[in-house]
Order: sequence, then C-alpha cells, then structure tokens
Amino acid sequence: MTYEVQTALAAQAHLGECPIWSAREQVLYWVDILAPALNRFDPATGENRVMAMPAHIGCFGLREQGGFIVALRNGIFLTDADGNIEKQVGDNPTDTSKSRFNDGHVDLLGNFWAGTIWEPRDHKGGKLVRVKPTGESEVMGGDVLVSNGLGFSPDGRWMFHTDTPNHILYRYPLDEAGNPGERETLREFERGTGGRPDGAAFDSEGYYWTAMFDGGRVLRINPENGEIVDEIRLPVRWPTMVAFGGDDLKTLYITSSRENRSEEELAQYPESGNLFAVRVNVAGRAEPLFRG
Ligand SMILES: O=C1O[C@H](CS(=O)(=O)O)[C@@H](O)[C@H](O)[C@H]1O
Repeated sequence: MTYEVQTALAAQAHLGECPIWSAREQVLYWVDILAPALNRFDPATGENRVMAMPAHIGCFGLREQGGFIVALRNGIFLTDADGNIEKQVGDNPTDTSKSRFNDGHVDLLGNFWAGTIWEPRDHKGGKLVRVKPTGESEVMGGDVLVSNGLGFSPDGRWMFHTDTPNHILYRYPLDEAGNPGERETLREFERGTGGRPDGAAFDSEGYYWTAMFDGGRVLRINPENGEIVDEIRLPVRWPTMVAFGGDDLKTLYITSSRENRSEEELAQYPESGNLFAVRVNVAGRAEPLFRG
C-alpha cells in the first residue's frame, strides 16, 4: 500500500515521543522529553499547547478521572489536567543522574508501565516499573539498555517490549492478573540502514506498529511470528513512536527526534523533530486509561 505522510505539526522538537490520542478530547498528547514538556495538539485547529515539566518526561498515561500520570526523570507523579504535579506514586529505581524514564503505556487493566534508559549504556541497566491504580509501584524486570516499545496486545495475552540499541523485540505472556511470564525474542532486526525498533502501538487486529529509529520508517509486524507485513516510509530518519488517532482511529501519528544530530544530518532531514500524520487502512484501538 502507498501512504501519504503529512506534517501534522512543524514542532522541531528536541526529542518528540509518546504520542497518545485522547478519544475523550479528540486531541493528541505528546512529549518533548528534553524540553521538557507535555504537549496537547488539536488537529482540528492546529493549536499546540505546551505544558512545561520540572524534569525530563519520558512518557505519560491519561487518567480515567482526568489529568495525567507522568514518568519524570526523578519519579512517577499524578498531575491535574494542566500538568501540575499533585502527588508522587513511584520512583526511578536506578541512579537518576544516569537514568531517566523513557517509553511507557497503560495496560488493559488500567496499570501504568514505564521503562528507563541506562544512559552510560555500559550494561543492561534499564528497568520496567508498574504503577497500580492503588498507587503502589513495583519494579517488574528490565534487563535492557533502553526500555522502549511497550505495548499490550488487544486480547490481553501479551506484553511487547523492545531494547532499541540491541535491535530486539521481546514479548512476554501475561497471566490473568496481567503479570508477565518468561520473555521470548520475537524478532531481532537486521543491523544496517533499516533502523531499530523504538516506540509502538497495537492496531485493532492485534498487529504491532513500530517506529524504526535511524531507519526512516514505520513497520507493521505480525504479532505471532515477528514478520514485517507493511511499511511506511517517512521524510525523517529518526522516528520515535506511533499512536492511532482521529475519530475513526485510522490516523497514525508519528513523533520524531533531532537529539544528537549533526548540522549535516539536520540539513539532510530538516523535518526531524516534527509530528507526522498518515491515514492507514486499519483502525487502532482506544488508549486504555490509568485507573488511579
Ligand atoms: O526512545 C528512545 O530511543 C532512542 C534510540 S537509541 O537508544 O539511541 O537506539 C534514543 O536515542 C532516544 O533518546 C529515546 O528516547
């Protein structure tokens, strides 16, 4: 299939990440990790509202009662609808001078999950944290350099997770309580020009769409065998994450990065850091809400 990728917002973000569609408000929230800021983009008006954050914001979830759960470098917090911090509900389990939160999602049971990057990248120090609606938080594993690509399959059976610099897509079986079992490697991506798996989202048919960082593309992946079944080429080389949005959930939004790029690279890919939108022929599914 051929896709028409459009610039939804010429954001020129440092490190755009975590697009999440709010079905309730019909807007896209997304973060610039390094700004640091949580953004509210309204595609109907083109307006983008910036809510400054007190520390690097890796990801967030939408709360059922309104407001957000945000994963900042120094911990996980509840906020009101304007992004004002109300209460801490979790820690960054590693040294916050060497680690920040990165990608995350809410699971089908209303728990919030967020993973960390181990910034020295000298061992797999990235961790995964789960915050329950009760406000209890726990470390649920990790063993990755850069925690990314978290996703929960629509049938509730699987948690997907990537380690971007290691080019690996893992999946974990989930039990009825939503606890992960032994992880297995679903796919190890080729090293070369195709990129590495970054942030992702499931569609309503259970396929997994991943942004390929440094590969300038988004892939649709078969969740049973890891095979690539479709590809969207992008005008930027460093896409970071995808989300389904729009009233029919058939618009795929894609964030991107300018972080650590040279002048030459930015001249070649001047749209780096922008937010993109592309119509696709399969719907996503409504983003679960954090029940706390
Ligand atoms: O999610 C992210 O992934 C990237 C990719 S990598 O770790 O460099 O392979 C990273 O640069 C970025 O900082 C991060 O948010």
